[in-house]
Amino acid sequence: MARGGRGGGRGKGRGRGRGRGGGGGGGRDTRTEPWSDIPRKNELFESYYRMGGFLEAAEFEEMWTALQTDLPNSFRFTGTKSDALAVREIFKQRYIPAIAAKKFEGKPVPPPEAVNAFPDELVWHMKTHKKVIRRHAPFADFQKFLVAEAASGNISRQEVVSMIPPHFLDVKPGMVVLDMCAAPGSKSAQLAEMIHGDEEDRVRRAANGESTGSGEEGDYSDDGRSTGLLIANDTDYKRANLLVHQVKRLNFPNLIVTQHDASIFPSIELPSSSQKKQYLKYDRILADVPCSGDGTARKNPNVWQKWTPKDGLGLHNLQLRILFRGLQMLKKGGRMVYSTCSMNPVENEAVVAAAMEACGGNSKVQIVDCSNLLPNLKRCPGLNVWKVLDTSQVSVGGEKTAHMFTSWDAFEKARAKYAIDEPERSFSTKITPGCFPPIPKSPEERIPLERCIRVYPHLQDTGGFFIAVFEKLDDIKATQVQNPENAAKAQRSQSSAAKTTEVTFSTPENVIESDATKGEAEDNITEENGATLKRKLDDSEEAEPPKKAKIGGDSVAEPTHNASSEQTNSKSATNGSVVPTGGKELKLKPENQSQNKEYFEYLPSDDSTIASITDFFGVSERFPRDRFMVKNKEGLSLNKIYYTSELAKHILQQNKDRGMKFVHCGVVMFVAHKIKDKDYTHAPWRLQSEGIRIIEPWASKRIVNCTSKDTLHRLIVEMFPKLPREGEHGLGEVGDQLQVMDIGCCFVRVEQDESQDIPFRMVLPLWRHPGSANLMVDKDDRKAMLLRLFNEKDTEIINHVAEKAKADQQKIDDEAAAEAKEAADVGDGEGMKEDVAKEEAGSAVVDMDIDTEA
Ligand SMILES: C[S@@+](CC[C@H](N)C(=O)[O-])C[C@H]1O[C@@H](n2cnc3c(N)ncnc32)[C@H](O)[C@@H]1O
Repeated sequence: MARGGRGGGRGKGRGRGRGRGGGGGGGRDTRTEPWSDIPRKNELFESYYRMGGFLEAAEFEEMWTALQTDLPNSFRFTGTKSDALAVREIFKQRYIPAIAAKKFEGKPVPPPEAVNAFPDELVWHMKTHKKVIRRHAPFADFQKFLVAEAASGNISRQEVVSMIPPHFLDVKPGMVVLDMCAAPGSKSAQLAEMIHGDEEDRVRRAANGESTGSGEEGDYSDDGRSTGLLIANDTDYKRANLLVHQVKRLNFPNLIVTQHDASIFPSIELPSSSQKKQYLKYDRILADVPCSGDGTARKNPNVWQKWTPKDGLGLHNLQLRILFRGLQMLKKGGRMVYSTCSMNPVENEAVVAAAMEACGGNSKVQIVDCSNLLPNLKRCPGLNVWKVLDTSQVSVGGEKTAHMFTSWDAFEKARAKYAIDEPERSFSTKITPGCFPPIPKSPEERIPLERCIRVYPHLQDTGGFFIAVFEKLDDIKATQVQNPENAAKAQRSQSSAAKTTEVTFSTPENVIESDATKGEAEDNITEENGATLKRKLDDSEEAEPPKKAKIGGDSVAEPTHNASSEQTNSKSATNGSVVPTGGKELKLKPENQSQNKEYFEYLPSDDSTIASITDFFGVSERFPRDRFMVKNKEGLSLNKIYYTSELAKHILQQNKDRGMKFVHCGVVMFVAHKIKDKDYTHAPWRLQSEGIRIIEPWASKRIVNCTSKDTLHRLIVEMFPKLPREGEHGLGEVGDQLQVMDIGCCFVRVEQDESQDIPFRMVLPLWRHPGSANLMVDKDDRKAMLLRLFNEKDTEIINHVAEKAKADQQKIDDEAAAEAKEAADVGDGEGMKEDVAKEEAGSAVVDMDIDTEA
């Protein structure tokens, strides 16, 4: 991933998303009080997890205690493995011993520790509170390093549990991957790294005429480049923008960002030589769905302040539809991961079971046993038995009563009873049969929910998380799709034998009424055994045929559980977007591309501008010329030229007017410079840090090798150091090479060199000016490089042009002031002189802008 030349302008994605985009307890943190003042207490929340039978009593106490403590800070080293390991080494050697030697308030501070659930010590967490790290001098260096490396994209500050799902997806370079709910993009970044693999080494080998390796390690058949693709999607406009901002930093040409409702994600058309339309199917899909987020209670006070069972109940149906749509779009043999940061089975195992039923069961889709993956990850098995909690109220503002149901039957009975006894009492309309444990017809049909993965906070000091991994065994045809209600109806005979219970307790006092079903409870205690528990349905209910929606090429049967009349025309509101689930035909509305946020116009392979640029840099004929595009209508203005992978190009072109909302694709590779001076006309294009590593292996001209760390230091510290055509200069071997080079942009190559402590290879863009040279790297990135490579944190960056411009400006001001004074003394010419001074000052500023490219 580290394509930006290691510190060479990877963009400034400093924003961070919060919450789970679900609108539940784990939604955006909008608190005004300090977090420490917020009581970590919520009786309903606690009662549900305490009474729900999720954990043995002693373990529950451990879990609950952990949930009430602050979450350790965590981060991971990002980029290609070799680069990530190199930055990790700097961190380990420089900062760990320094921190281990420090004390805070007289006590030793535990240094950051590698999280051993993940391989290669690439994930770390630190239990010391952020406040201590930020405010106390001994940690300042470490903090500076974290901030600089996060800004450069070498470190991602991500929650430990959030890093798990991509590891279970088992992505290989060359795979086509969809991240259905991707914003703010931390998992997309992991997926992109996996698709990318060790592409850069392979491309260099390919460019040198060596073998690129075998297909077993992934598909690098595009001359060493990974043929894979990541589509990162989010329905929410603002979050999709945040996602674009984050993924732009990856400089990954095999990436498209879309903005669609994942539950009706459109089928993407592929170019086809036959009459029959071809649609994209995915090797891997991640559905990290919007959820109540109650597993984030350690960092999110909203959970303590606002948790209600309705959060999870309200999201179940949307989660189910997203998972089901994902399973439909998955290739046969493909793998899908469903994850939430909620511990609530209604959002987890219930969704998994309902989606599998809707697909046709174990013969179509199987839950993968992942015990051999991330073997050091401490985990608990998924649940086969759970209870559903709801609160009811008799009148608005009246006291709420909480009810815990073990089966759909118990819920139906209670509802029927209350309808007579207390007609004003209403229950959530979101409770459906699918919220309850499934009813297997036979042992073969039992869904092995224990293969799902529950990560609780106390296991390895993290947040709470849920993961289920699926493999698709067979195509899911719309006609084969079973409506879960049909499936459950078939269990009617078994259901009469099932014992059920409803437990209610008033809130907030949390008084438990053991006999809430008014006379029936004692006999009706369910055997809490996964295999024998039955989900029961109302006998009188007519099964509805599966609802069909046409999305592009796929006929989609919707897995809805419309058990109650209120739900038959359900609309799921998520983040303000309303998702229709009715039986209408849903087609992509053909739209003109102008309605997209971005234009993507590919240049013809014989485009004269591309020909002149590739000629200038001596780019091999093997580097594809037909993947360059511009992002403006009709490709009229050639200002920035982007590069994309071949598959990304095919998709953008084929779906141009099909109403797809593509909001980002492409890595900027060349930018036109605006200097009008005749000296520059032969070299009117700048290489960009973002795309430089993609093209550099194929270039044979304009290459400068920087072999000394001292020269590199000077190039980083000084902007526009003087470089006369002849004679003395202070730029070492780089200066020697540049003295004989024409004006224009070039590649500076710095190879990894252990003897000089250069930990990784770098490629940086440099502009050769008539009398100077300048790395096209901005000040922040220069500072990050100084810290990373030279452990220098306070070195000032000298900008010779800005200093000269400042001095010139001062001179102009002084002269203008003197003239003005003189004019005032003689009493005329004031306005004219002011204009002259402004004009001159203006020209100085223009010069500075031109030169200060980075
Ligand atoms: C848990 S967050 C995803 C976090 C993300 N995977 C990451 O690792 O950075 C859930 C996301 O789902 C998005 N979302 C909510 N409803 C959606 C829908 N119907 N389709 C697609 N995305 C949706 C939200 O905007 C939110 O960004």
